[in-house]
Amino acid sequence: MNPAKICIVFHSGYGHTLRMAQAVAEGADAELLPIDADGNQPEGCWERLAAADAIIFGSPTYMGGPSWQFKKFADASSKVWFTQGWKDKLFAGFTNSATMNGDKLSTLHYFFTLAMQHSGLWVGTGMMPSNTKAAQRNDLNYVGSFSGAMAQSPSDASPAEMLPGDLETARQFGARVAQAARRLKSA
Ligand SMILES: Cc1cc2nc3c(=O)[nH]c(=O)nc-3n(C[C@H](O)[C@H](O)[C@H](O)COP(=O)(O)O)c2cc1C
Repeated sequence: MNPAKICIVFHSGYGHTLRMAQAVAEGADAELLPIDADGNQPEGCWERLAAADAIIFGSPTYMGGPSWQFKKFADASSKVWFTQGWKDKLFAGFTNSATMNGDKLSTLHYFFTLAMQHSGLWVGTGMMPSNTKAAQRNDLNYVGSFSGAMAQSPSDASPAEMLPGDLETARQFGARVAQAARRLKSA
């Protein structure tokens, strides 16, 4: 059993980031807290986040940043910020977009800044990129991110067509956050 509580708070417009969130959750043994199309959180979300040892943020990259629905959640978290209620929790983030680059790093940087405003501790992928001549698209961390997990889904691909390598990268990223949370909890 995982003694650390991990929550994934994320938005997905069309289901791709949802699949990624499910892969991260599988690796982290985490609870999914989906933000809906109106930018609202599920019942009990704030209580669950308050009790979490680690919070993982997720959003598609839309126009070079997180979706407005995620930003609505982030702005609402200012209430927690006033009391620094999430201080010293672990934070991490993931994103998915259509283009290989697509400015995904801007989304991860936004998540990082949000985590820092909450005085958290950031966990990256800790995964070497697959970037040799022999590299294959389904290798682990083919998209090549240290800051957080990235996936790329072609604009005409359904969520069911998301690449297994990106989903496995997301799963292993989740496992790393869980391992870090366990270590911190037992320290
Ligand atoms: C409003 C909007 C803006 C987008 N902006 C970007 C972008 O900046 N970079 C990119 O690579 N893809 C962009 N895309 C493509 C999405 O990131 C991609 O379709 C992604 O898989 C959607 O994830 P979702 O199914 O979880 O909503 C955009 C899509 C939409 C609808």
